[in-house]
Amino acid sequence: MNVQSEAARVPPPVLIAQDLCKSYGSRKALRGLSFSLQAGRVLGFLGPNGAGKTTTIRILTTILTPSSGDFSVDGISSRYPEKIRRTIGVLPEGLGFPKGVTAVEYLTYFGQLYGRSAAEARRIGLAYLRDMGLQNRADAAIGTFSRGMRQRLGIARALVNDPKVVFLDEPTLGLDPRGQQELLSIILQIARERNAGVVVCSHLLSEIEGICDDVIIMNAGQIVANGTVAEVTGRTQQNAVGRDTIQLRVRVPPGSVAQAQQVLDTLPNVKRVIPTDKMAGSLAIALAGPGNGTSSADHLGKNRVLEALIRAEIPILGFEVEGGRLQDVFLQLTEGAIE
Ligand SMILES: Nc1ncnc2c1ncn2[C@@H]1O[C@H](COP(=O)(O)OP(=O)(O)OP(=O)(O)O)[C@@H](O)[C@H]1O
Repeated sequence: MNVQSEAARVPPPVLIAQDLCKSYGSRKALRGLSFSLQAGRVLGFLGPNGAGKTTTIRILTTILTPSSGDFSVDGISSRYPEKIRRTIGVLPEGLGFPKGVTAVEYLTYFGQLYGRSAAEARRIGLAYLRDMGLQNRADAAIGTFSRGMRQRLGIARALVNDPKVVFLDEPTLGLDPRGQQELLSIILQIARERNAGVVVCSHLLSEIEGICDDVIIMNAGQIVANGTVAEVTGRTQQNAVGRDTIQLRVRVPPGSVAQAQQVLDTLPNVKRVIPTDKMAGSLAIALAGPGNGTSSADHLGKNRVLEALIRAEIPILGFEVEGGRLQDVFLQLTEGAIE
């Protein structure tokens, strides 16, 4: 397989941002943002308050113009915002709805805005309501909808023009755990079944971690991490503890902490064991290893720790690779963030 035909099989990204900058007066909100997203993938867009997420999303959805830089959606340049608007779908945070209108009337209206006949817009609206699990509420007034139902209706609205890229701002905010779960699987479906690129802004890192393929972490107007979730968490773990160390957290019954320390101290790949909270039975363990978090040597090293504890018949109540979670990476990379 030559390089050219290999490259020909990878379609161009559906969203490309190049060196986007935005200033509000003398305040630089974005300082040169470049990234891309492939169709069918979910991108988590993260950052502390004031990092520049809203500004970026507003630019990409053509509400704001950048001070410099450009972007494209499905090959359409940002020089043509009208055309871009026809290829994107947006669920803004805190979207308001007309209370007296029914769900299907609402979607029919938006379908017509995109040039469909009333009958066609209604047919498609009903299909989207079915996809969102709202088929039984099609003729109910939106005012009677729960927050989770309104969010699903908002997503249906964002899909009426069959967009290539969908932007979802805090889609699960204020939803109960079941509502959150349902919405997350809807987001995955949008990417996988409709082959759209999906950008999700959220502060709930554990849910982002569960559904995102890629992640961007912003801080003070710049991208500080960009890659697949595994790449971002793995790379940062390496930076945190050094190339040759893996950091683990293990929890055992408080009465077994001393014994666990003794057992682990004898293992050749263990550099040090520190009981961090004797009352809770927590131990921090530094392991020697390649430390990229994904090699088989790394995995074996972690297994040895578990194996030694199991052989000594010490109950393992918790086991975690430090720095291996998005939450750890986020905190590490956005340390000292203002606002
Ligand atoms: N209209 C505006 N005028 C002046 N400064 C602004 C304006 N909008 C945003 N900013 C500033 O630009 C920076 C980025 O703001 P932005 O709202 O994009 O951040 P964010 O990451 O979305 O934050 P949050 O998570 O709080 O929504 C902040 O310093 C903010 O104060």
